[in-house]
Order: sequence, then structure tokens, then C-alpha cells
Amino acid sequence: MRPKGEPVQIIRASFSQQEGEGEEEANTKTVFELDEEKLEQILLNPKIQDKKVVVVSVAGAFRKGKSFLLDFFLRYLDAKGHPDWLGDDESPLEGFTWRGGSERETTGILLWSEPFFVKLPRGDEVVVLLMDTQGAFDSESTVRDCATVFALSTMISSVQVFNITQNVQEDDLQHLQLFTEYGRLALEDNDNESKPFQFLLFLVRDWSFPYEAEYGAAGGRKLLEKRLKVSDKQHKELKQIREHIRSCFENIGCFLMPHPGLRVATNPHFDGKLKDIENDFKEQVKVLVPYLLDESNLVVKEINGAEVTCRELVEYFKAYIKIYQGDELPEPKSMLQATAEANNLAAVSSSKSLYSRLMEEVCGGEKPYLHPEHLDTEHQKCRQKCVDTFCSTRKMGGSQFSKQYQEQLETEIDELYENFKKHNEGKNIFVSARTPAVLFTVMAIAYIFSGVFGLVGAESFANLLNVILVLFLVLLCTWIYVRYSGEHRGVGQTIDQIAETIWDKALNQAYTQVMQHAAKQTIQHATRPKRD
Ligand SMILES: Nc1nc2c(ncn2[C@@H]2O[C@H](COP(=O)(O)OP(=O)(O)OP(=O)(O)O)[C@@H](O)[C@H]2O)c(=O)[nH]1
Ligand SMILES: [Mg+2]
Repeated sequence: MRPKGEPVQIIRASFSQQEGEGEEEANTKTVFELDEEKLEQILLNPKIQDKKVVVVSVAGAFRKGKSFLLDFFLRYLDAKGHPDWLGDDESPLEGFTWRGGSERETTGILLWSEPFFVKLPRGDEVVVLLMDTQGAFDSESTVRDCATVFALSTMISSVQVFNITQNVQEDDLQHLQLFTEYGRLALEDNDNESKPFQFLLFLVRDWSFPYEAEYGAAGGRKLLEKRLKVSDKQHKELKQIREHIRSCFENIGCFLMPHPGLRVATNPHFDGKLKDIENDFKEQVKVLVPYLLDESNLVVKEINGAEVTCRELVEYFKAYIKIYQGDELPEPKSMLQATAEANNLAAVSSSKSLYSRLMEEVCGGEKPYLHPEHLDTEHQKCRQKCVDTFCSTRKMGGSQFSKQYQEQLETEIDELYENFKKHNEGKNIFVSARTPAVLFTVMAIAYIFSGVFGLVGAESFANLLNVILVLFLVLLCTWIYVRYSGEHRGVGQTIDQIAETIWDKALNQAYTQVMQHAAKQTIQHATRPKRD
């Protein structure tokens, strides 16, 4: 008996070609697109659009029986509380497409087209939506793709079934942490008090140790308590993962499922008939499905504490997908890539501090002024030494990967050198004495010329020069005060600028012109034919 309706792909993955730096670096990026029309057809159906919604999603690694399990959920909801909902032995399992084999089946995110209505014990009728997702870690998806699918389905659903096999392993927890963080980041809700997601169920498939923890929710609870336990003796990293997971979900459960039997797992002709499935498995399916979907266990979707209707969910879908289409979220990295990056950055940082240390010895605070050419030679020596140290430090990721970090190191060293250069210049007594020297020169010139103009009777010129003399005297006194007291440094800088402009525009030019003129005279004199 096929349930009414069909799976509808509302989020599909498409590939877009991205420009790289070189031709060989051009790569494809998966873009997740929302099929708004299909989504609206389902959720804006007048019969359901204003009803509160329960979204049950199943996510996890690929080829682990997610779609297969969802078809049992469909049977249960379709039977509307009938005790024999599991059906007869001969009907094949249909609904969300599932199949055997090692290649991935589901892509993107799918919803079941027909809504299921359930009356809650509190009185109102809600709509239950089932969501199937693309399996993570297939060979065609990047870490970003897997994180996006998992994060999106976690953000949209009120119940996230995290489908894993055989045990709750540390790598499952690490992936869960990465993926949920990717979701939490997108929500931009930095208030760490409230938990962003509702119910997470670790669903352990093929549990083979019922003698340690029995199948079902009670055994699951036992296992989960052990796996998510936080103790003082634990390493910080393990503690952090567990605290992170707990901080993301209001409620966390675990359910242990038995193996469905070899016919299910290995027979290519198995079509989902109940008669081919082990009894243990069927028994636990009969417990698991009501555990999630019974009217008293349904979890209505809430966002920021308010229950969400189907119509509102459409808007959330649109908003969330936009976040993942944009570039504002950081790129989640594979473990090796992230470690290689950290290694390289650490090597850059220690080489940089070596450069600073070496240069401090050459031209640090206490050291006297060094001729710029000499400083440059020292800089080249230290720079080479640091780049060599960087290259010889053991780093993950290979030499090609570390090339960009070497370039980064070189630019950062050059920036540091600019600072050392400025510092060294500051120690040049002639440079630091330039401002008072210029001010004093202007005053001297004004004094002499005012005397000359006084003598020839040009009183108004003489007076003007006296005013300039007083003005520069004031500037000189102010400059000395600023230097001495360290206050009003802006005023001091302005006076420095005035002095520098006068030096560049007038004195320096006059000096060069005088020198050039003198040189010309000397040459003319030397080349003039001698008269006997
Ligand atoms: N070992 C084992 N196999 C199962 C279980 N449930 C289903 N299978 C088999 O696993 C295979 C894959 O099932 P699917 O439902 O297509 O798996 P999926 O996780 O949706 O796979 P993708 O869509 O590729 O991500 C089928 O051959 C099922 O018969 C289970 O609990 N244990
Ligand atoms: Mg599937």
C-alpha cells in the first residue's frame, strides 16, 4: 500500500563554475537552490497554511537507511493511528526513494507532498511534514555541502534524527558539532542562553550490543549518558564538544535499533517486504515510530520561542537558504585543511617574532641610529633567516599549500621593517632637530631682512618680517612645550608638518639650487680656455 503523495525535491544542489587564480584552480562550487514554487504548493495549501507545523527530518551519512526509515514514518502517519499500521508481509516499502548499493541516492532536501494532520492532546490540529536529506560524506560533496544540508535541515526541523551506525563515536560527535555550529552561526543569535534547536535523536542503526544496553530509547539513554558525560578529568577538547552539543538542543535522545537482517542489507532484490526483515527490527520500528510521531510526542516547530505555521515556515526556508547561498559564512574546512592552516599560521607567527627579535638586536630601542643602507642589509639578512626558518619548520599540507603562507610572512616582515625604519629615522638627531632648525632659520632670516629693510627705510616690510619673527617664535615655543610635556600632540604634528613643508618647498630647494649653481660655476670655471 503506497501512501498518498510523493517526495518533492524542494532544495536541489546545482554546480556553478568558480573562477580560480590560475586555470587549473578554477573549481566547481555547489549552490543549493530552493524550489519556491514547489515549496509553496505544499505549504501554502489553504488547508494547512495557517496550521502549526511539526517537521521531522532524518540526516546523517549516506547509504545508511535514512530514506528507508522515513517510509515507515509515512506508513504510520498514513494509517492515522491504526494499530496495524506496519502493514502486511507482502507489500513493498514505498515512499521516499531508497535502494541498495554503494552509490548515493538522495540529493538535496525533500519533503513529502501530502500533509498529515494530527490532533494534539492540547486540542489543536497540527501538520506533520517529513523531510529526507542528502547523505553526508559521499565522494561528490565537500565539507561545506554536507554542513549546509545538515545545518539547513536542523534549522528547519523541530525533530532532527541523526542517523548513525553501530555506535555513538567521537567522530560522529565532532561532525555533529561542526554541522550544528554552522547552523547556529547562520542564525546570528548570539544570545548563548537560549538553545537554537529543539529535539535531536541519535538513532544508532545496527546496534550489536543489546547485552550492554537494550534496544530502544531506554538503552539509548544509557549509551548517551556515557557518551555525553562531562567530567573534570576529561580533556578540554572532549568537554567542549559535549557542552556544545548540549547547548544547541533543548532535548537530546538516543534510540538503539537492531540490524534488519542480511536480506535487507545485502540482497539486491530486496524491495522492502516486511517478511524479509528481521523480527527484532520490526519490533523496534513499532516502538521508534510512535516514539517520534505519536500525538503526545510530537514537537511543534518553534523559532525564538514562538510556534511556527506552515505559511511562516516558507519565509524561514527562503531566509535560511539565502544565508547559505551568500559568502558571509566562513568556509567549513576538512580536519586536515584546518590543521594545516593552523600549522602554517603558527609557523608564520613564530618566524615573525624571530624577525622582530633579531631586528631589535640590530636597531632596538636602546641602539643608536644606524645608516639606512646598513639597516637594509641587516633587514635582508634577518628576513632570509626567518623565511628559511619558516620553510624548515614541519607543517602539514605540503609545500604548495605553505607557499601562500610564506608570501604572507614576507609581506608581514616587510611591514615590520617599515616600522623599524621609521623608528631608526627617529633616532637621527638631524631629522628630529629639523623642526626647530627650520623655525629658527626662518626667524634668523626674518630678523636679518627686517634689519636690512629698516636700514633702507622700508618700514612696512620690516614690520611684516617682525610679525613673522614673533609668529615663528611662538611656534617654536609651542613645539618645545609639546615635546617636553607630551600633551597636545596634534598641535606638535601640525608644526612638524609646517616645518617639513617649508623645508621641502623652500629651504631644501634653495639649498639645492645654490649647490647646483655653485657646481655649475665651478665646472664653467674649470672648462674656460686659459688665456696666456
Ligand atoms: N545495515 C542496515 N541496512 C539498512 C538499514 N535500513 C536500511 N538498510 C539498507 O540500506 C540501504 C540504503 O538505504 P537508503 O534508505 O537508500 O539509504 P540512505 O541513507 O537514504 O542513502 P542516501 O540517500 O544515499 O543518503 C538499503 O539497501 C536498505 O535496505 C539498517 O538499519 N541497517
Ligand atoms: Mg536517501
